[in-house]
Amino acid sequence: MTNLVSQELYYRPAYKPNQVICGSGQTVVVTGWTVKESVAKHLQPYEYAGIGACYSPTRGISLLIRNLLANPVVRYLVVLNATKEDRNAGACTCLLDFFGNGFELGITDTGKQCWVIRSAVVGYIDIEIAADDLEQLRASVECFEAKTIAEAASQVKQLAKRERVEPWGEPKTYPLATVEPTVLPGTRYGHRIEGKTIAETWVKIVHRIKTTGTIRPTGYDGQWQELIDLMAIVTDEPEGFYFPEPNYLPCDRTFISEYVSQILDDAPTVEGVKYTYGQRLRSHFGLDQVEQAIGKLIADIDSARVVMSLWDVQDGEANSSPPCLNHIWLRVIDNELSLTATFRSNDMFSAWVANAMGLRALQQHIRDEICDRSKYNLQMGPLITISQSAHIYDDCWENADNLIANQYKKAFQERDYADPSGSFVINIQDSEIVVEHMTPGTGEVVNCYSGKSATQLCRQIAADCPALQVGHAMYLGCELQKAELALLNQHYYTQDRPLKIKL
Ligand SMILES: O=c1ccn([C@H]2C[C@H](O)[C@@H](COP(=O)(O)O)O2)c(=O)[nH]1
Repeated sequence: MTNLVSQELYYRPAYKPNQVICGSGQTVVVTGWTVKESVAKHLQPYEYAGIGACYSPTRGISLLIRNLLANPVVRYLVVLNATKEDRNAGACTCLLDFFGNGFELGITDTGKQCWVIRSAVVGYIDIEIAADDLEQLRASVECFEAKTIAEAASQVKQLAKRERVEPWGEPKTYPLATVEPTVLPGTRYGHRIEGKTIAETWVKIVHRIKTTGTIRPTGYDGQWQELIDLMAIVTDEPEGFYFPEPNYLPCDRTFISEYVSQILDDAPTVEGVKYTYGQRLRSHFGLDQVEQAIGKLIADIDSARVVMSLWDVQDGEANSSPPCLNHIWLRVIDNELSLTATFRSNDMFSAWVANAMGLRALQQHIRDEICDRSKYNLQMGPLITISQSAHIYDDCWENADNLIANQYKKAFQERDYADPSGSFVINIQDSEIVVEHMTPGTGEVVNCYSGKSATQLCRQIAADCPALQVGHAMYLGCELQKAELALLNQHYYTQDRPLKIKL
């Protein structure tokens, strides 16, 4: 049958064509969060037009609708709304609501005009698409919901038996607004970002990637802005999580309570559902790695061997869907339990906050279990994530810019002025600038510099203390220059005070 069908009848996605399995039928299958291949394997290409995922109601539905409008040959839509992830994301429900309830004029999070789907789930369609065309699409495409892979496959087979109908109109495409960010120069490999809470750290991460990340093609028909090896250190996330008011994070408490169980708890393997991190940790390798880690630390609290692995060497093989979170390492230092997690690939705008909260819940669980079962009364140490490809997808650039405009200044000011590299006291003594370097806590003097030239002193201090915080180093440069001017012109110099002219 397939050989008889001319290539012209094949579904041609105008957007993200490599993310869709194409056939020559009249039904598009939207698989939500279920792996599309697990549906495709039950079907023949003449039975469907296209099979593809839809993860997000604000980012995915609009592209899908553009593709449907470009392919009026499609007369049926089967929406597989099967998994917990689908319930959490709401994209399938929202898509069904577009066909069932329609849409109205509204605005996006970034304040742009758009069509908002009439649904309990927030979902957007680009304003560039004409409302009449959307109405015609709703009237011309029949929509079905399936709850299992088998149900979806059998529905598609039923529809394929129907007589082929004419396309409902002419193919239409619409302009797609794109934004090309300006990229500032910056280090390519290895970045350190620290914040007190996950929320604060996230704003700083988004700012760093958006300003200095390299623009590269993604594996998903688009672009992303990327930094390599970004280490984020969250020092003081409170138990139960900090959610800002109003909440500018890409997830809320309800989502996180569901998500935490995907990291903490084992889950049975289900066809079409990607691994869960809980399953990799608790059972995939034939033992419970979380229990093993707790046991190891109780037996040797100073151990540097407490590793949990999520990467399976089989993940390197084709056709698998390899986990993004690969490695977790625990360490107790000064009675504090720190957790370091390594991701091979991390969507820093949409996924990192949930990833970080899930890991923080795991860290809390391990701390609590150690305290319950042993003599150790550990404190929560920092949560550290190392994201090897730390990226922001192009369809989030505008939201990212908005976040930076609204939140970055505040997040930046939240830094405390106690540089762990120490502090410096500057005086003028015997016609020389004298700089004492002191420890941050008790103020013990650890080094002393003297000279007449601010530039020389700056060079020496920079060479000796390369980890000084940027703001601190700039402050020191200004103070030293003031001291040099005072020395030259015989003015009075007092650190942190304006120069006083000698009359
Ligand atoms: O816990 C997760 C799971 C997925 N991703 C993101 C990273 C990538 O953007 C994408 C996975 O794509 P692949 O690298 O698997 O193709 O999802 C995360 O950030 N965190």
